[in-house]
Amino acid sequence: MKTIYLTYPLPKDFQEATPTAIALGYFDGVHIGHRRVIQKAIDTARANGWQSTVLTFDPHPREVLGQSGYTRYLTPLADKLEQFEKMGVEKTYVMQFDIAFAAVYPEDFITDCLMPLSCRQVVVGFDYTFGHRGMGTAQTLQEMSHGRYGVDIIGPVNRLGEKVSSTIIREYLHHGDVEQTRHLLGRPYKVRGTVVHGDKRGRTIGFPTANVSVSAPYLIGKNGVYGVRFTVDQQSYFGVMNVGIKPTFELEKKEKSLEVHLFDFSGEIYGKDVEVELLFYIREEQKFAGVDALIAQIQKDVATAKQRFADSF
Ligand SMILES: Cc1cc2nc3c(=O)[nH]c(=O)nc-3n(C[C@H](O)[C@H](O)[C@H](O)COP(=O)(O)O)c2cc1C
Ligand SMILES: Nc1ncnc2c1ncn2[C@@H]1O[C@H](COP(=O)(O)OP(=O)(O)O)[C@@H](O)[C@H]1O
Repeated sequence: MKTIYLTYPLPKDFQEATPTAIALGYFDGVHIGHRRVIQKAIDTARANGWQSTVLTFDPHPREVLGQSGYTRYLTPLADKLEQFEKMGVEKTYVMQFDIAFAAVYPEDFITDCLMPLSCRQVVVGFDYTFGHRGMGTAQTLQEMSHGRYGVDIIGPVNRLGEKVSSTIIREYLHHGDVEQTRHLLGRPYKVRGTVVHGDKRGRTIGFPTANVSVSAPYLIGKNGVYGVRFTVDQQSYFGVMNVGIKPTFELEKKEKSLEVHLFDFSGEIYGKDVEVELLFYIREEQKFAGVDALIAQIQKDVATAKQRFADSF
């Protein structure tokens, strides 16, 4: 997949040579609702001999406009691009979202962006809005097309009677419900990072842990212990991950850490790039009276996790 970074306005002579079907959206999470929109663009492009493309934005409009809620992402840009590529999207345009772009009127967006991208079909979700104060809607795209492109509007994708949305997935993560998250994403929630040195306490208590420093601002949900799949050097292992501040040790730094104890593994992985998929939540992080109580609990966590892996993974 090709990725093209754009800023608004596009260069005067910018004109995409091949006609495109464009899935338009922010798409944080690339969840099952987003996938419908993107798949429609892929199918339309294939049927017509056009290029399948996504037009997305970075960073999130809320982050730029100073509204609360978006400094952390389900799929930071690199992960979003990975998901598009896996789906078979041929080209992604990443429009830099800044104050100037936020002020663009819908008709200007159409003339100055969609037209230079040779848009023949644009696909959006039914409640999509764009342009100055979100004035542009799916209907606006239709009204302003004047026969230049078609518009596909994808209806709501629901699960358990609720519209699938990035917001709802974020709430599930805040509650540690990575299993619901998995259903709504269509894949386990995954974070990427690098293994860094910790305090070397892990091995002394019999549970060495790979400390993962995340590579991008992921939304890490509820503190506590998770069952995870961990991938390093193309090899996957099951394990247990603690997310939190390790209250038992009353550390000066109250930073959230992610540490994974891997099953059936002994090796040196400092500095390696890794992926962690969050598969289920086991319990909340606790402050124990001493190290022995912590060790006893971790032994139970390991047993619980191994049972769950044996049952369903
Ligand atoms: C499965 C698991 C569960 C854990 N649960 C807790 C906990 O509830 N409370 C806590 O203070 N630390 C908990 N820890 C963190 C340990 O305190 C931590 O692994 C140890 O301090 C090693 O730190 P280090 O990697 O920086 O050396 C847990 C660790 C693991 C692997
Ligand atoms: N089963 C295992 N799970 C996690 N890390 C392991 C395991 N076996 C060996 N290691 C290695 O040991 C390191 C963790 O040891 P630990 O004493 O917890 O040190 P640190 O505090 O630096 O994480 C890991 O980063 C990894 O290189």
